[in-house]
Amino acid sequence: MDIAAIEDGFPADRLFGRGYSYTYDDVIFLPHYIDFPADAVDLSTQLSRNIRLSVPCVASPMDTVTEASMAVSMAALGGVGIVHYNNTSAEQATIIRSVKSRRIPFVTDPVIMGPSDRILTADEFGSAPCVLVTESGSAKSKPVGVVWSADWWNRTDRDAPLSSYMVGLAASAPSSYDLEQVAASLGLNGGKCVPTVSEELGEVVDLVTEADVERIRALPKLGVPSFGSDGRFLVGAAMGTREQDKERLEHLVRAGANVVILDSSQGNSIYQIEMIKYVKSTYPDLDVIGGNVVTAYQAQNLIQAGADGLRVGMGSGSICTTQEVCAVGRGQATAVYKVSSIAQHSGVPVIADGGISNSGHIVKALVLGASTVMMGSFLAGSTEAPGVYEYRDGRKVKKYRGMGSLEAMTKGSDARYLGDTLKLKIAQGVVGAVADKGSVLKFIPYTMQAVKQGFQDLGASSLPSAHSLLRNQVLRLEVRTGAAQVEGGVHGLVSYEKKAF
Ligand SMILES: NC(=O)C1=CN([C@@H]2O[C@H](COP(=O)(O)OP(=O)(O)OC[C@H]3O[C@@H](n4cnc5c(N)ncnc54)[C@H](O)[C@@H]3O)[C@@H](O)[C@H]2O)C=CC1
Ligand SMILES: O=c1[nH]c(=O)c2[nH+]cn([C@@H]3O[C@H](COP(=O)(O)O)[C@@H](O)[C@H]3O)c2[nH]1
Ligand SMILES: [K+]
Repeated sequence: MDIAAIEDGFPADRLFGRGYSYTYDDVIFLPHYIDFPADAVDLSTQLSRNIRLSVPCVASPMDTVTEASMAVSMAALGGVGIVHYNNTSAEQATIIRSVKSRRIPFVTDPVIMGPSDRILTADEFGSAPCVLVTESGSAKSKPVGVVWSADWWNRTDRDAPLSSYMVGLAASAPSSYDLEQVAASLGLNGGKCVPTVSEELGEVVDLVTEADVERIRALPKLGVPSFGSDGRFLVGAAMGTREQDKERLEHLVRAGANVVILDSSQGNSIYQIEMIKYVKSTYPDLDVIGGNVVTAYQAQNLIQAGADGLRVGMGSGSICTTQEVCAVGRGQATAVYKVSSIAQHSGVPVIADGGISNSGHIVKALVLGASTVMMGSFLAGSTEAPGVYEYRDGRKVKKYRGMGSLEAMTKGSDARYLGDTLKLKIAQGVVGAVADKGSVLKFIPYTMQAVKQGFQDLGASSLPSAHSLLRNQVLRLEVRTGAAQVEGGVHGLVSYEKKAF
């Protein structure tokens, strides 16, 4: 039947043109027509003009979200991590190099000691099952053995030098090996573990155990990994718009960053426009993503300056207080739709940044025009997020904080705000904690499967297909009243357990 004849719901341009600032929970898509299986949905996408991803997920440049471990796992999944810049440029470059030196989907951070060292307390193992022994006791020398914590516990003379009871290592594997290649090298050392070594950096990178290999093999299939033109894991870096950020940029490029994001709450500034032009004229082959923006006008200015991608969201983040403090921002569904509507004319991909707390939000962001979603809190409680787990009121949590929180600004003041030390600092974010979520290597594939099911309900088999169905007014939306939102959630039960997978 002719779809126009059964007019129902609102096309996006009418819904978002009514003077309301809507966010994801305010709106709901009406289902369309299914003529393909959910597994046929292709979520591959563009991060920026020249960077393709197989999974539309980006880890936010926040110091409680993205360092090497997160960036490696996101790239292995087919997404990307953007390394934060609340550190010195040398520290940020070291993180980028660490990502570039790996090919397995995780970071092991081995405890390394020398042959004459002694282990005096179990704490020295940290959370690792063993200690790696190298000739000089540093990462920059030849691995010679391992000491398993069980062996250490079983000894009567636990303070003996490690050389007297370590298990010798016959071989190591190049850190450019993928997991199956590393797994094959395990046999050379009796099957229990193998160090990986970067020939370029001349140092030990990881210590992979049999248990690591089994853990990864038991995971759902990861996406097609994201690689840069250098053939290494893709990784991005955040930077600012100050004069000293030009020097930072040089460090980042030398370390191998594949894309930079100019990190600001209000990107439509003379500082950012000049920095975009500087980046493009200095490194024409490097994609630069501008933002944040929430209006068509802001977007247009950054596109004209040469931005290869736009980051959208102001005040929508879980830790953000910008709308409260500054009275400026926009509901995230409206912001994503409005900016995407402009950016698509120039072929500039949009990142929907902030406010993602479930797979439904990801579907909404992508269908409303974004090419990727950037997440902070959704990834912050994972094993790959920086920081250690703590217990609060019996719950296992990790710290998560806004980059505009006083605590983050104080930490970064030397590196980021040189010369600003006399100014009054006003927080635009909070410090908090999020619950343990396990590994992103597990929950992102499940989340992507849920997103595919959402796309299937809408009859959209890919992101470009969803965008064109929305633009052509085939996909329809409605605003949900408060009661409809309650109805859309779990309700009326005395108790329940919510387990998605
Ligand atoms: N997405 C969001 O809603 C928000 C995000 N944030 C996050 O907090 C962090 C800090 O954000 P912002 O404070 O917006 O960072 P920012 O670096 O853009 O701005 C800090 C201050 O420096 C000024 N500035 C920047 N470049 C300059 C230059 N070359 N010369 C003189 N002044 C210059 C800006 O105008 C602003 O007053 C970022 O990580 C950002 O992502 C903060 C608030 C909201
Ligand atoms: O107003 C803000 N004050 C802050 O201190 C702050 N820190 C991060 N961000 C932004 O929030 C995004 C992450 O949001 P979610 O946790 O909701 O994913 C991030 O990706 C940022 O865009 C901030 N916004
Ligand atoms: K907020």
